[in-house]
This record gives sequence, C-alpha cells and structure tokens, in this order.
Amino acid sequence: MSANDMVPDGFHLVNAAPGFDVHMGNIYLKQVGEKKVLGFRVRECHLNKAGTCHGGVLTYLADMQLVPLEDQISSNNFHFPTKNLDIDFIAPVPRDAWIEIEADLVRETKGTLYSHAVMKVDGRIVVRTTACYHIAK
Ligand SMILES: CC(C)(COP(=O)(O)OP(=O)(O)OC[C@H]1O[C@@H](n2cnc3c(N)ncnc32)[C@H](O)[C@@H]1OP(=O)(O)O)[C@@H](O)C(=O)NCCC(=O)NCCSC(=O)Cc1ccccc1
Repeated sequence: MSANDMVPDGFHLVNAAPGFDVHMGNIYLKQVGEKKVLGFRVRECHLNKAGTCHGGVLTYLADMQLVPLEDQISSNNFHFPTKNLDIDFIAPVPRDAWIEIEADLVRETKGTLYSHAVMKVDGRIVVRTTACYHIAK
C-alpha cells in the first residue's frame, strides 16, 4: 500500500450496495463528535480528460450525502429516491486526493428530506451541494 492509498485514522469502510456502487470504489465513514463524515480517495479511474476528478464521480458522491445522516432520519424507509440534486464544482480535485464530505440534514417533512453538504480536500471546500429526497408512504 502506498502513502496515496492510506485511509486516514478513524475511517471505516461502508459496505457497497450491489450494482453501480461496486464500480465507484470504497467509501469510508468516520464519527467526528456528534456527526459522521464520509471519506473517498480519488483514483486514476475517477479522472476526466483534464486529469482531475470527473464531475460525474463528484455528483455520485454528492448523492451519498444521506449516508452520514442516517442516524438523524426518523423515517424507517431504507431507500430515499433523489428528487433534486444541485452541485457547485468550486475547485478541481486532483488525483490521489482524499475527499471528506460533511453533510447536514436541514429538515425532514412528511414527504421530503432536505440536506446540504460540502466536500473538502485538505480542509478547503471543493464542492457544495444541496439535495431533496423523497420519503415514500
Ligand atoms: C476554474 C473554475 C471553473 C472557476 O474558478 P473561479 O471561480 O474563477 O475561481 P478561482 O480561479 O479562484 O478558482 C477557485 C479554486 O479553484 C482552484 N483552481 C482553479 N483552477 C485550477 C487549476 N487549473 N488547477 C488547480 N486548481 C485550480 C483555485 O486555486 C481556487 O482554489 P483555492 O481557493 O486555491 O482553494 C473553478 O471553479 C474550478 O476549477 N472548479 C472545478 C471544476 C471541476 O473540477 N469540475 C468537475 C470536472 S468537469 C467534468 O468532469 C464534466 C462533468 C460534470 C458533471 C457531470 C459529468 C461531467
């Protein structure tokens, strides 16, 4: 394992769902105080032709923002279809970067989860995202 493959202390592997998730690479979770933070290592297979992390990969990660919020959701549903996802690519993410995703549950209504998140590399915000998820009855 090279230094670039290292998973920072305290992060534990999240079991990938079968299907598409398996192809995206490992996602990790860490408890930080009362919150959980997601972690992801950018590999060569995640790069675009400019040599930085592909926007589709960052959008996939943005759609993972409910994972660190699961303990805060009162609905017992196991799947929340995405109704809306907005994303700002604020700065390019280089190969081998370790991305940390910090999410907040803004509100849970009868039919919708509202959340937002930022992605950071070395403490600097590289992505901002907001999302709404459907709570099926
Ligand atoms: C260049 C610009 C677009 C605009 O910048 P502005 O607003 O004018 O502001 P500013 O110039 O201040 O820069 C802001 C920060 O960026 C940093 N920085 C800038 N240029 C470079 C550089 N060449 N290299 C390194 N860093 C650079 C800069 O230092 C600063 O960071 P700092 O304050 O030092 O920490 C910037 O927002 C950017 O690169 N965003 C990321 C775009 C991106 O990765 N998109 C996704 C991939 S595309 C895709 O795959 C398509 C797709 C999408 C969806 C689905 C499918 C496919």
